[in-house]
Amino acid sequence: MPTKPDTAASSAPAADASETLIEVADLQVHFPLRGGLFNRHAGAVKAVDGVSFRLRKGEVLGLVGESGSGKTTLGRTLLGLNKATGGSIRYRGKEIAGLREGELRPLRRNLQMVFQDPHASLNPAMDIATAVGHPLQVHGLVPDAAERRVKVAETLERVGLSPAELFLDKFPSDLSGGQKQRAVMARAIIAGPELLVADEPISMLDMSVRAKILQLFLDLKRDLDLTYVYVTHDLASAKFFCDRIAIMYLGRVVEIGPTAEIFANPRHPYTKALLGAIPDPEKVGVPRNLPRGEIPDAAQPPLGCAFHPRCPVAVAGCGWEARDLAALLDRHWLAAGEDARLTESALFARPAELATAGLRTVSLTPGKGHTAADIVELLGRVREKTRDDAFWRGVTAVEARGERACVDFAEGSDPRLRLVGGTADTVSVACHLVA
Ligand SMILES: Nc1ncnc2c1ncn2[C@@H]1O[C@H](COP(=O)(O)OP(=O)(O)OP(=O)(O)O)[C@@H](O)[C@H]1O
Repeated sequence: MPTKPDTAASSAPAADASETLIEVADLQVHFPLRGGLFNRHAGAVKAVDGVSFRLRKGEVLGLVGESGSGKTTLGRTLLGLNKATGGSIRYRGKEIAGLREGELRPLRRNLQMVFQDPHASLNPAMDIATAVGHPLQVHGLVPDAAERRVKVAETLERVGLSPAELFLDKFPSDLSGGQKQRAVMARAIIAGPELLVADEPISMLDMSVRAKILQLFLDLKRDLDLTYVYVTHDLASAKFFCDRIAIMYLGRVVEIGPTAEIFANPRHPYTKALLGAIPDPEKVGVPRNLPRGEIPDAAQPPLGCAFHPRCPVAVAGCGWEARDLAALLDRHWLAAGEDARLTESALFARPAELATAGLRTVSLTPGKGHTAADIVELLGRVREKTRDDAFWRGVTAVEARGERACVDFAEGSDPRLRLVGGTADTVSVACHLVA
């Protein structure tokens, strides 16, 4: 992906620091998990969990993170396509988080979405003139069909579907992927919106057209005074496209700041890991270097900092808990082999004791024929072999207490997003290690 062109850079000052378009405060979007017959509310997936930021008019804000970090849910919630379960979204000062569908409808003209899949975004049975003109019709902006066709033709020209006469009566199946996404963009801008949320708008397109579509977004922004939220897992395109970037992890923003500053001086360990994992175009096939493990279950997020189980530099106060011991033992057995797993796991009578979320002391029942001292001895050996693992920084005691073996963890806390750095490069980071 090329670096950001001058046209975009010159439009950056239009992002008037004093003019706020959207202000999000402590936003939460939790999806209830359906339990069984007798347990109807089995918790919730915390897709967005306490997000706050300000979107300035004229800027491009990137929401970046791995799959499941809550980017799409956040983008959709800004437009009322998902309901907020808590917190606030102010659009030009007006609260829109709790609005009903009927109250939201007039706002939809101003707040539009471009989805990832242009094929799915267009009704295959609707010609391009009707599809692109649809917002003008539903908002009653241009009731006359002939006038609407003229306006659609102008808009198609603007998005590069030119000459428009060639496209007006075509159907989506007649268009290439890039042309379809241009038609989707025409539909998104035709009613004169202020904000576009673009959710991975190029990820399903051929490599050859991706840069052109992003350039079109930038041209439209400059010409039509638009503001964008760009949802992506691809930092390379975010670098090209965004004025500011919010790095998301498990429903939280862990770092937010100007794109150049995030790339030049990443502060959060997760941001550093993501930047380190950007594929090098010179080295095709080199594995991505993301931190160990998967993104945890958003229904049962880790204690303290949600990133701590994967964080190479985590410290005592990051929120270590019983589940981290289970993960450590799994890593140990992966290295030690299947025989070691079989004999050593027999020391634990109830493996579920290692799986309980949120426990700062894990109390382990020895398996048949074993004692608490055997478990303590095993953990001592594992510690020797994994002494560099960040996990041990959080352990304050491993000892037998009566019949059981106990592991205590240091008290942890959840780092909140805090401002760091100077005024020009203002960055906020949620990490205990970043002061
Ligand atoms: N409608 C829903 N009902 C239940 N859970 C949902 C729903 N939508 C999203 N989730 C869950 O919320 C979490 C965040 O999902 P979301 O799609 O917002 O993440 P994302 O960062 O956009 O991921 P991706 O890049 O894969 O789209 C995930 O755990 C997901 O499974």
